[in-house]
Parts: sequence; structure tokens; C-alpha cells
Amino acid sequence: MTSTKTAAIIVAAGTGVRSGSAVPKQYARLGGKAVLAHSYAALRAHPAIDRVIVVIGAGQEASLHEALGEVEYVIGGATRRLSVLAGLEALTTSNRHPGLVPGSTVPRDQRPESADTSGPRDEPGETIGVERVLIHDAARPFLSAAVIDRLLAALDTQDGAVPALPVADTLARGEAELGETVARDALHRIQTPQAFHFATALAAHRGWTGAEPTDDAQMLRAVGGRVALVEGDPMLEKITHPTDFAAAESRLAATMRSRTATGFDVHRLEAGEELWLGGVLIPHDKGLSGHSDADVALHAITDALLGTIAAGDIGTHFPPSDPQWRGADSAQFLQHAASLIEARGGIIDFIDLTLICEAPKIGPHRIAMRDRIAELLRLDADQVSIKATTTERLGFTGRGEGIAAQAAATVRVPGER
Ligand SMILES: Nc1ccn([C@@H]2O[C@H](COP(=O)(O)OP(=O)(O)OP(=O)(O)O)[C@@H](O)[C@H]2O)c(=O)n1
Ligand SMILES: C[C@](O)(CO)[C@H](O)COP(=O)(O)O
Repeated sequence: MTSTKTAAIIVAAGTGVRSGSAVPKQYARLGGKAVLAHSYAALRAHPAIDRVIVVIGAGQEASLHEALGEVEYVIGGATRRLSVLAGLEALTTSNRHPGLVPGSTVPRDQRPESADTSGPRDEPGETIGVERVLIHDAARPFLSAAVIDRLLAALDTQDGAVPALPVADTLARGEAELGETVARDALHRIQTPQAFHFATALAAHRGWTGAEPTDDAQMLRAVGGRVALVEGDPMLEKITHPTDFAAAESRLAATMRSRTATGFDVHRLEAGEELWLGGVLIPHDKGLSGHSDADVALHAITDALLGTIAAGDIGTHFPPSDPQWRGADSAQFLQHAASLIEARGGIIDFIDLTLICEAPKIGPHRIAMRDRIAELLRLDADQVSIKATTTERLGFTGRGEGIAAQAAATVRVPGER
């Protein structure tokens, strides 16, 4: 039994018709990663949120995996409301396995049309202690911790809370001809995440019989819930139309600061060892010895990544004296460094690696290494560069006693907001 107090649902099951994007807009790239990856990272990184579930469309599993790796998800429905309901129902179960499906607590006639109900579930009616839930559009990628803080604070006294922005333009009715002007003082632009006490949100969704709502807060109000308005954020604009992507890129660029750092590592070549380089096993008469699997390339890149956020070096996080790292796969060190950057809202832009050795020849393995490093860091292949050089038979690399690697990493991290 888990004890989730505050959970988040990201609805990402839409097809994004209005965006004109070739792929559903939540999987389109923004600042080097999927739109959804920004929303997910923001919720995952918040210390008060202990469970995040993504609601995806049927058949979007591969896109989700490419964007986020292994995460908890559920299949949504034909409308945003039904997708939210699928997420809420999933939170009534304790099973957190990726691919979790909605539980049997949903009356048959209220189940999301596309929901697969064949998977694991808990007993009907069970709730597992989720007290608060944040419901967020994947299509609103730039979510700050400050907005989440304001929403959760408002839940101390209210049933729900939504981020709101004032309306700056004159508002009027009319079709082709201008009709009456609408007073804008009491109007707001409502964003997500929308925060609720879980049981209230679940009841409101399960019992909904009205016309298709545009958000969750109006469903809360329909059952008598009080919903607070908290200060929204212009960064939280939803990506809806084609021009919104360029606007989002500009907003992102304005808040991010570029950082570059380097990493350097050397390991000894010895007979009887495997040769792991760049996450690839390379046939050679000698292999590298030392910390973990001694993948000098991944170690140099890990140090470069850690350097971009001033988070020490590989030894700080994985001390060589700790026996648990003996023979370990260095891929986990690389991914740990990437996860620290992601937790700070950072984006990895580019990796450049130079291997320094007389043998083996790196050329035949360059593509495999590039693709493996890109896969581990969830980058495109053209964001990873691999070069090699000899030292003209000079020094320890020239004598074939060891291999050296130097790496540079460029990332963008959020500035002050
Ligand atoms: N059946 C649906 C429809 C929408 N959404 C999600 O709800 C959020 C807000 O909806 P919207 O911006 O309207 O997204 P789409 O429905 O994908 O866009 P469009 O209406 O242009 O097709 C998006 O993150 C979208 O993925 C969902 O989970 N399930
Ligand atoms: C939920 C929402 O983002 C709040 O502003 C909005 O209502 C979604 O509307 P859409 O028509 O589904 O994009």
C-alpha cells in the first residue's frame, strides 16, 4: 500500500488538430525535448507531489516512451473530460506499473470510450490516500514551482484552485459586426494545473451529466465546490494554434541561460578486461579497468553534465570506494547526471566527445556510440558528436597503456523568474 498525498494528472491524450503539428502537439519538440517532457519534469520535480500519472491516447505508447522513458500512464478517452476521469480512476488504485489501466470503479456507461479495462486493478471503491490532485494540460509546458505552491496553499481553505490571468483586451460580442462590449473587470483567463481535494474531484467527475465542460473547475462548482483564483503565469500559455510553438520557443529562450562544462577521464588498458566505450562493447585484445565498467567516454560526459549544474563529479555521486559500483554499467551514471539537470528544469543541448587512443580504431564504432549516448540522454543523434585522435605514439595513450576521453556538454537551465 502506497501513501500518495498529492498526485498530479497530465492529460496528454489529445490529437492537437488545431496546432497543425505533424505529431500530436504534446510530442512535438520544444527547446530540444517533447512538450510533454517539460510539463512532466515540472510536476515531478516539485517536492510536494509524490505521484504523477500521464494520460495518453490509444496507440501513443511509443511516443510517450520516447519522450519520457518508463513512467506511469493510463489510456484516456475521446474528450479531455474523459481523459481526466481515466487519470482520476487510475489514482484510486495502488498499482503504479507503467500501463496501468482505469479501475473497475467507473460505472460501465461512464468509462472512457477508448479505455482498456483488462489490466490490474484494486477492489472497487478503494482509495489509497490521495488527498490532493493537480490536473494539468500537457500542452502547457512551462509550469513553475511558484504556481504549484500557490495552488496547494489555496487548497488549505478551498475545495479547488485555478491559476488565472487578467484579460488585457477589450471584449465584445458579435459575428461579422461588432456587438455589445463585455465588461472585462470580472473576467479571467483560466489556466492549468487546476488543484482539488481528490475525493471532491473524483465525485464531480463521476457524477457529471452536463454538457461537455472546458475545464475541471466548472465541474467542481457544479457540485457546490468553492474554487479559488490564484495568480497565473504568462509562461503557462497553452499551445493550441500553429504560431503558439514559435511563441513558446521565444518564452523559453528568454528564461533560459546557456552553460557549458567539460569532463576528462583516463582508464588503464589491461588484458582480460571488457572494453566498454560510449556504452558499446567493443571487441579488442584489452579492456579498460577501474571504476565501474571503466567506460571512460561515459565518465567524461557524466562529469561534463554534472559540471553544467556545478553538482560535483562522478566520484561525488558514485564513490569508487563503494563496492556497489564495481563492474557497474556506467549508463546509470550518465542518466543520473541527466536526471539532475532535468530536475532543475534544464535541457541538454549538445554533447561533444573526443576519445584519445592509439587502438582500437574508433571510426567503425562511432555511429553505435553516438546512437547509444543519444538514446541514454533522450537526444537526437545530431546532438551528439564523437571524435577520436591519437597522440602520435607519444605518452601513455601512444604506448597503448590507457585511453583518455574529454567531453564538453552544453545545457540550458532556467534563470531567475
Ligand atoms: N481527448 C482528449 C483531448 C484533450 N486532451 C488533453 O487536454 C489538453 C488540452 O486540450 P487541447 O489543447 O484542446 O488539446 P487537443 O484536444 O489535443 O487539441 P485540439 O482541440 O486542437 O485537437 C491537452 O494536453 C490534450 O492532450 C486529452 O487528454 N484527451
Ligand atoms: C483546461 C483549459 O486549458 C483551461 O483553460 C482549457 O479550457 C482547455 O480548452 P481546450 O478547448 O480543450 O483547449
